[in-house]
Amino acid sequence: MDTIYALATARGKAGVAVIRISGPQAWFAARELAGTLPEPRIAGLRRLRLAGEELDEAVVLCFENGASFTGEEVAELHIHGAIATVSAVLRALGQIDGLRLAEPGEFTRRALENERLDLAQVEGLSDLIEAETEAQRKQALKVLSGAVGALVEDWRAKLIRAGALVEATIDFADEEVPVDVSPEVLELIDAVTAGIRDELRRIGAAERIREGFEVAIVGRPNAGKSTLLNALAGREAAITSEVAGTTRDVIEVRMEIGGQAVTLLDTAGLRETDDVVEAIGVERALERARQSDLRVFLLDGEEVPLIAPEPGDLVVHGKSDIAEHDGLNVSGKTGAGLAELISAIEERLSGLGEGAGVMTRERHRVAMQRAFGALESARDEVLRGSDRSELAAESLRQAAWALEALLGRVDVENLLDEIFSSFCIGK
Ligand SMILES: Nc1nc2c(ncn2[C@@H]2O[C@H](COP(=O)(O)OP(=O)(O)OP(=O)(O)O)[C@@H](O)[C@H]2O)c(=O)[nH]1
Ligand SMILES: [K+]
Ligand SMILES: [Mg+2]
Repeated sequence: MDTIYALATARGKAGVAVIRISGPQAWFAARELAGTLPEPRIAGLRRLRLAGEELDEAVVLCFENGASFTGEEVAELHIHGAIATVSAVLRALGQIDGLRLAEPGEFTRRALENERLDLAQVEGLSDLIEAETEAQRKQALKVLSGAVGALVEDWRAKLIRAGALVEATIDFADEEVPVDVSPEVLELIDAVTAGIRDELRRIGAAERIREGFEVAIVGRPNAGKSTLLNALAGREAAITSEVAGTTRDVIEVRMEIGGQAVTLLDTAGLRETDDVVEAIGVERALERARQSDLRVFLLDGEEVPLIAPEPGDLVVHGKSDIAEHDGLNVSGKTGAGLAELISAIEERLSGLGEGAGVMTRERHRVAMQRAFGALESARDEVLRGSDRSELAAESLRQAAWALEALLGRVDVENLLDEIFSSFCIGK
């Protein structure tokens, strides 16, 4: 096993930069530079030198084999975060025999191989590094701390118990089975099936938290949609004018509302039109509005939108500086009512995000669907009687296998490259 090293903190000037070394030679390499090492897990101040050349003054931190992030022997050099200092120390490490620069995600990959993290936790770590909003941070931390593993372990234990009960009846197939195990087996299968069904239902909300919610502003031409988008975004993202039909393309602005990642969409004013280009814009507006998680209908006076708001959509009266109506009133021009609008959006989104469980991505959905299908077969076989026990046992094994794959315990190789492609060097 190679000993690998890399800068673990971001590139560029900083107060402190951390270089991580992991593998059988990690302490040896750190000792080459630092002379002596502090006790494991105790920080020690050391001068780093190589071949008589002074490199930096650093805090050195060592972790024992089996008690580190990667599961291997690890040393961390906390050095001054100058670009030249980082380069000098990395260069010095490269001169030590048996050391090489880590590949992207390689530290985490070793943590997975050494079972310090399961595959879902690796995904959680990747999400945590990417997290930009409070909701994303909390969700990623929950996954990183092993919430998926805990849930799956519970399901797996039930399936193993069910499998053992079914297997016990196989030998009795031709005779009278002493006790009928099927009620308990069915109960176990149903408990897991219900748990999976529930998580499948909640995965959409978790995906929205990860990827962000789409909120579309829709309404008639000149209602003031683009002016409102600019006011919410705090910049002139969209062109506004007194000409009806100004906006044609869908304009996207990424922002955070109430701790949630949101893509706010400005769309073409909805009306019947003979203008070919505007008509394409109206088509796009309708399409994106349909796909959005939330629609904000901006009304101007007594106008009626081309499509009707649905339950859950927000209806807002614009240009409140000219006239006010019953309900929520805003003015993109003066900023009046914007805070209320943001709270209303926030409330809707927190409602949509509330249902999130611990499964967060398509890979989890696929694995759960596979397990779900196998459990349905197992249930059928159990109901058909004890002479079908072998088939029931096989289906239960398949369900358990699908759940193990979710944690990366089996069938993992083909997934790793894709998952680690989002990691960079030093992670
Ligand atoms: N008084 C007042 N005028 C506004 C307000 N918001 C927009 N306007 C004016 O209304 C006109 C249309 O504004 P836009 O923001 O371009 O309207 P839009 O809905 O994006 O229009 P289209 O893209 O053509 O569908 C412009 O002249 C704006 O200055 C507002 O809150 N108060
Ligand atoms: K306009
Ligand atoms: Mg517009």
